[in-house]
Amino acid sequence: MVIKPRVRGFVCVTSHPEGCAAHIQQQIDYVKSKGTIAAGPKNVLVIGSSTGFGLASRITAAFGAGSKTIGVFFERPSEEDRLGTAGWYNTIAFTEKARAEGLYARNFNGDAFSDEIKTQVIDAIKEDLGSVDLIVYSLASPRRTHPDTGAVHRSVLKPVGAPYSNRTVDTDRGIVSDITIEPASDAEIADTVAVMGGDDWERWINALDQAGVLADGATSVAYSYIGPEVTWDIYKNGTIGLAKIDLEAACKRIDALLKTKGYGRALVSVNKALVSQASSAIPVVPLYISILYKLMKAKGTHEGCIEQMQRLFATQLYSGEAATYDEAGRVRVDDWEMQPDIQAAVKEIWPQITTENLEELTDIVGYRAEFLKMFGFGLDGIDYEADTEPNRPML
Ligand SMILES: NC(=O)c1ccc[n+]([C@@H]2O[C@H](COP(=O)([O-])OP(=O)(O)OC[C@H]3O[C@@H](n4cnc5c(N)ncnc54)[C@H](O)[C@@H]3O)[C@@H](O)[C@H]2O)c1
Repeated sequence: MVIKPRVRGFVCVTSHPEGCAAHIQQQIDYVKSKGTIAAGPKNVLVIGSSTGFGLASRITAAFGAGSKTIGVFFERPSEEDRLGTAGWYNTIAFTEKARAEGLYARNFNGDAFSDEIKTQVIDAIKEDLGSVDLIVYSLASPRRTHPDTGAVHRSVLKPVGAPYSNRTVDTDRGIVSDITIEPASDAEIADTVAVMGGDDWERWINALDQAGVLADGATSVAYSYIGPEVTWDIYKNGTIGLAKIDLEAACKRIDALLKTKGYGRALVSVNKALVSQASSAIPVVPLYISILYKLMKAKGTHEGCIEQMQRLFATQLYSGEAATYDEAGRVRVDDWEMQPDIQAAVKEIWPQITTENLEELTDIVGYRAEFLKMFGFGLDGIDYEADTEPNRPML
């Protein structure tokens, strides 16, 4: 099959196995170029390991610290003449490359919110590793089937309390327009918190604890975002922001639990705004990211998922020294994004953006390239005219 990108709104419905493998290799090469993380974790569980920050965390742990990794993800498998999702191919490529270097890697494709997957993963830890000393929680999901009630909660990206109007961009067509988003109902807020809040993270840690597979001194980390005022109504103060407040509250309880186990710790890392399958679905944010990328590239401070996660592990989680926390007890690797000169420039450019000057004032071209790369397109050295086998078995 010759595989070409087919973009539908904010998703690309095709993905390229060799391209995804090349993308994985680029990330591995980057992590290796930064040297060994000597005090790194040994046995790592990554929940949400197939794309974005979770994938970058898994690559950093494996190729930066020689960690054994278990990955949990929810991807569409490939079939005869039918493509799998990018995360499917990413995981196959990661696993091949990890095992080629003698690194343990085991995968679970299924619903991380379910009790069933938790049990399967715990059994695997017991069988193969004994315990885990790092648990990365990096799920981004539009829905959750509650394991106790069977209710399906759907997350929404909406403001809270009042409608929100701002400029947004159709990243595929390059059209800038104004949108107004009506505020979420109380039920929508509760549903979003149920999906993207901290309940499931806490359930994972409690299940691991009760099974006796948390190593002494274990660390657990989850990811959050704050961003600039221009996005607050839709992000920080919106439904997703309320879910992140719930995540931070869970973090405090998980931290207290882990502290009783050989001085472990739980933390929330606030990461940079990045092109990901999750962020491309948020209104307004892709326009902000396009401006941000232009400014940060010009300043030489631009990072992608892998640079962010390598920096998080090497300078905060496993530097051999205490992590640096902000006033709310969070680790910040969004620090370069939030630098005052960058944010002042965003503020100045924001009201000037139109469809006509989009390419000149923003890095929409870089945004699109980054977006396609997530699906394995636009990678050097890949022949996109060549026939390729879509059906690849999970390893
Ligand atoms: N992208 C950003 O700009 C940004 C910035 C800061 C923080 N974050 C946070 O980082 C975290 C990860 O986001 P991302 O952008 O890397 O997302 P992503 O969409 O790239 O990755 C989500 C992962 O979750 C997995 N997943 C989704 N539902 C699942 C389920 N039911 N069971 C098992 N696995 C499931 C997917 O397979 C994938 O591995 C989120 O908490 C997000 O809020 C993102």
